[in-house]
Amino acid sequence: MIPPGAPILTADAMRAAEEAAFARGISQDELMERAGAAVAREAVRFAMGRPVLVLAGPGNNGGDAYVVARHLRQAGLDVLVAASGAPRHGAAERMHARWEGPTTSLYGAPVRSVLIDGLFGTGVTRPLERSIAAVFAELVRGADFTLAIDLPSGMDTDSGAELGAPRGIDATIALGALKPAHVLDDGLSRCGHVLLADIGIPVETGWYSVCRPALEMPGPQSHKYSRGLVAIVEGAMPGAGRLAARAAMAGGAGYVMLVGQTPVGPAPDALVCRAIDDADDLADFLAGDRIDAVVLGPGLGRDRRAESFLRASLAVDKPMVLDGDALSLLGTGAAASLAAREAPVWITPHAGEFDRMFGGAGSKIDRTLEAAAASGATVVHKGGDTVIAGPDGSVRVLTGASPWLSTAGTGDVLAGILGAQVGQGSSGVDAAAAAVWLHGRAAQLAGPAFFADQLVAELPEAIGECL
Ligand SMILES: NC(=O)C1=CN([C@@H]2O[C@H](COP(=O)(O)OP(=O)(O)OC[C@H]3O[C@@H](n4cnc5c(N)ncnc54)[C@H](O)[C@@H]3O)[C@@H](O)[C@H]2O)[C@@H](O)CC1
Ligand SMILES: Nc1ncnc2c1ncn2[C@@H]1O[C@H](COP(=O)(O)OP(=O)(O)O)[C@@H](O)[C@H]1O
Ligand SMILES: [K+]
Repeated sequence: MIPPGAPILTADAMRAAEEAAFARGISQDELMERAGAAVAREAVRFAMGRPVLVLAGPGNNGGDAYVVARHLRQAGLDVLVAASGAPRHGAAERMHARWEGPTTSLYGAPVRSVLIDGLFGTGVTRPLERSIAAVFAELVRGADFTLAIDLPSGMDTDSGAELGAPRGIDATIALGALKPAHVLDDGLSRCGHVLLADIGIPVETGWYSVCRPALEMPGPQSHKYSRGLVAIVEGAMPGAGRLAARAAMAGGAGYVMLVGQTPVGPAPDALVCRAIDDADDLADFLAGDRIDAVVLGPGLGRDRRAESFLRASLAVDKPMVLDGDALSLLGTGAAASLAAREAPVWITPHAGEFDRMFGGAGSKIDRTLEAAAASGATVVHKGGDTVIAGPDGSVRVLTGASPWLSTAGTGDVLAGILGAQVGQGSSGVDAAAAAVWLHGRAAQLAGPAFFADQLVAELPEAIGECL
């Protein structure tokens, strides 16, 4: 669980925000006092009178740790600081000087019930020394409760890559803003519960964690065409297209049409099916005035017919959601094909599809942003963490979705929900974030061991929570 709707800053962006705060007259000491006080407020609650060991490193994270230690001691707790080297400059040095309680070396520090980790934060530039990582892991293992200041010590701020941080930390208090490490799978798996403390640093960013969307009720003037007509193009695996269509219907679209070969098997009676077998006919149909959004790819297949349907659809100037087989067909040419389009496009690749289309190096956020910039599409890069990026540099991240979503067909459902959002006029990363939230909430409501059809059944309740 990460705080929803919260800003996300890289280490560099956080430093820049801190500089901006200094320029406004806030001192470094003041920021560190606020950070330490915010962490101490939570730590007092968690400690419940038990003895506390505070780990303090040589940088500003250590500076925060000395402030926390001071507050906890003032609150009457038995506090011992274990230092990995005293801070030598600036505010951290001054906070160290103000610590009047007992201090010991990190090496040989005793296990205590409550552990506060202030060894390193966003300043980590290389893997922790093995000896530090080993002692730290041992102290975490022995503690009943561990709270990390800003970040668990030993992870890359911008990717969450592990640089020595152990598992077993119970909670992390992000200072000022979330960092990518708090929201990407690799980092979050070592953070425990993530809390966010506002320390009064003004934050300007286009990167946020996904939050519950505000959706609109239909009004007295609404009719089926005003609430979005979504065309779902089906193909070789008709079940996938039907699943996307049902998700678009339950996702609030006014009218959903399933287009393609004569649909076989059970479909809701309210689903309008249109048999089209020729690519030119498909293009004419999709270009029709009433169609607000097109979803193409779930179960499309990868044969020549699928290829011709994809090419014909891409030439149509309509908002479009591309998923599954459409993405495989685009392959390495995806960026060029999509950049040539005028109308907005959303693509919803899982990791395998994404790597085939874009490859790239760096954090999941960086790679997704690069793909969005190269293709002009809003990219919904799925997985345990879903990163959404727009060509304007906006980012939304959802982490902590139910792992039960890792079952066939749930991606088709997401494509349908997104089609409904787009058909109703939602745009850019907001449309994608709304769809990803509804999908994740439906999975929570479905509980364990659901299958994709059951996700569709939970959508009305998830939508009800957003009205
Ligand atoms: N940026 C902000 O807005 C604020 C930051 N604060 C704190 O400042 C922290 C960042 O402080 P710093 O930039 O001083 O960085 P850190 O305290 O995270 O660590 C920096 C020190 O660790 C050394 N170091 C880096 N990697 C190492 C490794 N693998 N092994 C051993 N030593 C290593 C560096 O050479 C440096 O001496 C934040 O995480 C947060 O806790 C707070 O004081 C409040 C405001
Ligand atoms: N371990 C997981 N934890 C949370 N969400 C997951 C996990 N695995 C997959 N998902 C989500 O489930 C959906 C799966 O989509 P996809 O891989 O396209 O499946 P399919 O093509 O079978 O429908 C995506 O929304 C993805 O984010
Ligand atoms: K830390």
